[in-house]
Amino acid sequence: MSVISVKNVEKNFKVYFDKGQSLKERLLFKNRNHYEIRKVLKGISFEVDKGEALGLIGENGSGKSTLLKLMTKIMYPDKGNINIKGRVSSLIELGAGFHPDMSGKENIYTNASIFGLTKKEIDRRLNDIISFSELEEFIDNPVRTYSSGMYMRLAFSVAINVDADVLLIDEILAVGDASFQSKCFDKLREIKKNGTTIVIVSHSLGQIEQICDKSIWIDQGVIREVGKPREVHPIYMEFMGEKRHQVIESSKKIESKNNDQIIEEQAEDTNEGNTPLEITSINRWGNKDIEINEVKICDNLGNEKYVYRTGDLMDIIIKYKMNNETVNPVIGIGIFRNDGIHCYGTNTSTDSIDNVTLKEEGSIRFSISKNNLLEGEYLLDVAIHTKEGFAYDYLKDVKSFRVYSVQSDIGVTRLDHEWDIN
Ligand SMILES: Nc1ncnc2c1ncn2[C@@H]1O[C@H](COP(=O)(O)OP(=O)(O)OP(=O)(O)O)[C@@H](O)[C@H]1O
Repeated sequence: MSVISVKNVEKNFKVYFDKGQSLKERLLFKNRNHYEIRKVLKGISFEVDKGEALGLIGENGSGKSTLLKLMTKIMYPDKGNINIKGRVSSLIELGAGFHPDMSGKENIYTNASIFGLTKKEIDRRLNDIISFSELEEFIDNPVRTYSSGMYMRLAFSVAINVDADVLLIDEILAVGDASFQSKCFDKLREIKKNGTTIVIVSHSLGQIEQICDKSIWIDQGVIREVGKPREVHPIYMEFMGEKRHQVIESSKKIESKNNDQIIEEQAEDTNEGNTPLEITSINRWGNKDIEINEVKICDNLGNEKYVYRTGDLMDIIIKYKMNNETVNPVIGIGIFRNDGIHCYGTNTSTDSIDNVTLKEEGSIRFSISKNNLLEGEYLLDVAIHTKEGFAYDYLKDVKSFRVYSVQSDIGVTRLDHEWDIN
């Protein structure tokens, strides 16, 4: 039975332009349109059943909080309908609904009455609310003296004690300390079991996976994916990862363009205009008898990718050029997690591949049939060197990649294992 029904909801905001600070700007822009209409939600529809928990995910500004505010009726949609059956309780903005000069206890009364409880009902629950918040010592102090964590404890304790049929939570749980957070999650599981329907907005996919049956990914005001959290989150992570990768790559391009410009300027300064200067980087060394031209990390279809799942195939492709004849070069790779942990390293010599002969130009494929790394951000080193370790070309942190896991085991790598329980 659906308790929440959201149908074709659209929401627009007027965004006002600043006409400028100075008198000149104000005069110049006096005829400028004062605002534009920003479409924030562009036809959102979904249903949530009784006792179900839904997670709303999406990047900053995608419209999640707006949707939650429409559900609490703090604001109204421009088009579409939202129907919620029963009493709604919410934790939307930290401290919203609290009066700063009133004590914690007085605020419990005003806040709980907003959610529809009578004075008698609040009297009966007061001790439970205070004891859950663990704020006994401070409950008679004005809430303006509370820390953000204390605000959250009080707000959460009220919100879960008003016998709501629907509980709406916006990112608020992030404020509490770890032990209170885990207490909140236990409580959420309990009230969900008792039939409360929950909607949570969070950037912590782990938090959503702990409690939600369903996730909705909102992207620029539209629903991109709906489904089980562990099915939707990898797709979302992949999208976000690729997006982040593109940002990193384009900022690298700008940086290298700037470097080229500096080098050109230096060359002009030293009258060495026709001598191509070498870009030396602290991340690269070697005599370049063999030179690495390109490094790619590709998926099973040969597409260069940034995000992988634990267990996926990963191919590292190294393109090289021989500048001077060399004998028996050794090719190596190293994988580091972004906190510096050296996760894996090997080379052709360690793998007993002797007598490597390279052509004038060619490519080398290092194929990882099953990447067992666990969730995290990783950096790749690639090198070609002599057996004694003298580098022809060593590229440190040449590529980064991200791994996500749909299981929740922890550590650096998944060890192949079996359980045998009698
Ligand atoms: N009252 C408002 N007036 C004008 N624009 C608004 C208003 N409230 C939100 N917006 C805009 O609507 C868009 C969606 O905001 P919203 O807070 O819903 O996003 P969100 O997905 O919750 O983001 P975040 O993850 O950063 O909290 C943003 O571009 C925001 O600037």
